[in-house]
Amino acid sequence: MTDNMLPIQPQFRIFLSNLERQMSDEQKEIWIPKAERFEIFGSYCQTELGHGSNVKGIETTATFDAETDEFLINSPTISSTKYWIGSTGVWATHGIVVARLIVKEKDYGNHLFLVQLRNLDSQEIMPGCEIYELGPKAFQGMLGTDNGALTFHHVRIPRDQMLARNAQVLGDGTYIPPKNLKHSYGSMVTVRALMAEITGWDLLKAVTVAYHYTNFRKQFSRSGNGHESPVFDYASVRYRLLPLLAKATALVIVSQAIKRAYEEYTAKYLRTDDISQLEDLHLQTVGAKVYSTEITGYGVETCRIACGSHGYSALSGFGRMYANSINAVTYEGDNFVVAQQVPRAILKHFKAGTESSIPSLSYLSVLRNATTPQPLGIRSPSDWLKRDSQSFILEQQVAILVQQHMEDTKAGRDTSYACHALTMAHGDFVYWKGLWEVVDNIPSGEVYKGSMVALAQLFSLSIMTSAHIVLCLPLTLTAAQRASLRLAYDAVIVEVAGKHAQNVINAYGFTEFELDSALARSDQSPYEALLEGAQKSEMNHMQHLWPMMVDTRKMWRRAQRDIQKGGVKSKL
Ligand SMILES: Cc1cc2nc3c(=O)[nH]c(=O)nc-3n(C[C@H](O)[C@H](O)[C@H](O)COP(=O)(O)OP(=O)(O)OC[C@H]3O[C@@H](n4cnc5c(N)ncnc54)[C@H](O)[C@@H]3O)c2cc1C
Repeated sequence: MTDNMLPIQPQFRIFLSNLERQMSDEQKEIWIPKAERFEIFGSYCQTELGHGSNVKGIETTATFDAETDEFLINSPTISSTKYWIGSTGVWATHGIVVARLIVKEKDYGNHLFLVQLRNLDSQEIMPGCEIYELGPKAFQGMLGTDNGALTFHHVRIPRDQMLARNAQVLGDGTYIPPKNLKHSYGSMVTVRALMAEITGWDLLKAVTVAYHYTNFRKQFSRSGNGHESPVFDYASVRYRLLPLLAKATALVIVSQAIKRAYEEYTAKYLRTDDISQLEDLHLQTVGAKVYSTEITGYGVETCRIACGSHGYSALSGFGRMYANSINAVTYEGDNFVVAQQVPRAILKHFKAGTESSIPSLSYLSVLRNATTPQPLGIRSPSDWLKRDSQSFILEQQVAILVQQHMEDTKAGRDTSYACHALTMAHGDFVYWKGLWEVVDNIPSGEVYKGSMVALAQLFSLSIMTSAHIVLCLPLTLTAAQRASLRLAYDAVIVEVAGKHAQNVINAYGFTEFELDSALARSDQSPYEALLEGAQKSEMNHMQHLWPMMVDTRKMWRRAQRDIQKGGVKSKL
C-alpha cells in the first residue's frame, strides 16, 4: 500500500522544486508559501500526446499580448494535448506548463508558465481549460495517482506568471534570454536524484517478502532424510534473491549520496547562481535514474517469480509492487532515450581531456593509456575480494564499451540500443565505487560492519559475473581465473545466506503495513493468509450465476443426447 504514489507527491517532487529553481525572488515570495500551505496543488505539464521524449517538439504555445500584458496559452492541435500529467486529472489547481514562447510572432522555444487549472473555492475546471482523467494504467498500477489530459483554449495568464528566474519578457515585449541554457534541466535532475533512492527501497520491500516466503516454503528433500527443504536453500532461489538484496542496498546508499550532493549544489546555486557543477550532477542523476529503475523494475518481477505460484496471487503484493515500479523506466525520460546522455557526457570529457575532474570517469584512463593491460595476479578465489581486482574488471568493462561506442559513432551507426548497456556498465562502476566508499568508512567496531562488507562483496561479484562482463573477461583472464571468480561468488553467496541476510532484512525493519503481503505476516503463516484471502474472495458469492451454469450443463446434455439419436447434423 505504501508504494502507491499519492497525488500530493508531484507537489514536492517537481512542482515546488520548479518554483524554487525557476521563479524570480518576487514570484517565489508569492507562490511558494501558497504551495507549502497546500492552498494550491501543483503539477508539471510537459509531455504531450504527440511528444514525450522529444521535448523540443512541444506544440503548446504561450503568445505574448502586449496590450493586456498577458500570455495566451493554447493547444493548437490534438497532438499538443498535455497527456500523462500527474495529479492533473482530479487534484491540481495549478500547473507548470511547458510551452513555446511567442513574442511578436517570433518563436523563442520552450519556457515555463504557471497556469491556474481549477477554481480554488469549488475545484471546478477554469474557463478555457479542458481536462480528463486518463483512467486505469497498465497492470492496474499507480492507483493512488490521477493522471490527466489537458487542452488549453486560449487561456489568458498575467505576464508575471512566466517563471522568470532565468528568461523574462518585459512589458514592451523585449525578450531577456537566459544567462545559461543549462539551468533548464535543473528540475529534471531533482526528480531523478529522488527516484534513484526511492526505487532502491521499493526493491528492498520485494526482496524482504520473497526472503520471508522462500524460507517458509518447503519443497523436496535436499538431504534425503525425508524432511522437505526450504526453497531458499536451493541455488536457483539464492542466486536470484541475494544479489538483489545487495543491489537494493547499493541503490539506497549510493543514491542517498548523489541526492546529498545535489542538495548541497542547490543550496549553493540558490545563493550564488553558480551552476558549474550542474553538468556533472546531471550525468550522475541520469545514470542513477536509468540504473536504479532498471534494476528495481525487473528485480521486483524476479522476486515474484522466485516465489512460484503464490507470488502470482495479488495477495502476495508483487503485482502491485511491479505495477508501481516498472513505470519508472519510462517517466522522467524513457531509459533508452535518457541513457544516451551518459555516453555523450563521457565522450565530451574524453575528447576535452577533462575526465580527471570527474571521479566516476576514472576508467577512461584505460583508454587514454591504451596499453595492453597487465595480467591480473589472481591465484585463488579470495584474490577476487581485493578492490584492485574488482576495479580492474569493472573499468575494463566500461572502457571496452566506450571504445565500441566511439567506433560505432564514427561509423555513423545508430547507438541508441548499445548506449543502454554502456550506461548500465557505467552505473556498475559508479555504484561499486560509491558503495565501497561508504562501507570502508564504517568504523570497525560497528556490529553491522561485517554484514555490510559481505553485502558489498556480493554486490561486486554479482555485477562482475553479469552478462556483458562475460563477453569481456575472456580477453583479459585465463580460464583458471574465470573459474576462481565463480568459486569466490559461490563462497560469498553461502556467507551472506548463512550469516548476514536475516540480520540485514531485520535491520531494514519493514512493517507488515509497509509490506502488505500475505507472504510476509507475523501472526499468520503464508498458507493461513492465502487461504483466508481465498475465503474472502467476492467470487464465492456469485450464487446469482449458478442457474446459468446449471442451464448450460442441461443444454450440453440435451445436445449430446440429440447427437447420439442422430437428430442433429453438424454444419461444419
Ligand atoms: C506513470 C507516468 C507518469 C507521468 N507523469 C508525467 C507528468 O507528471 N508530467 C509530464 O509532463 N509527463 C509525465 N509522464 C510522461 C513521461 O515523462 C513520458 O512518457 C516519457 O518522457 C517518455 O516519453 P513517451 O512516452 O512519449 O515515449 P516515446 O518518446 O514515444 O518513446 C517510445 C519508444 O521510442 C523510443 N525512442 C524515442 N525516441 C528515441 C530516440 N531518440 N532514440 C532511441 N529510441 C527512442 C523509446 O525508447 C521508447 O521505446 C508520465 C508518464 C508515465 C508513464
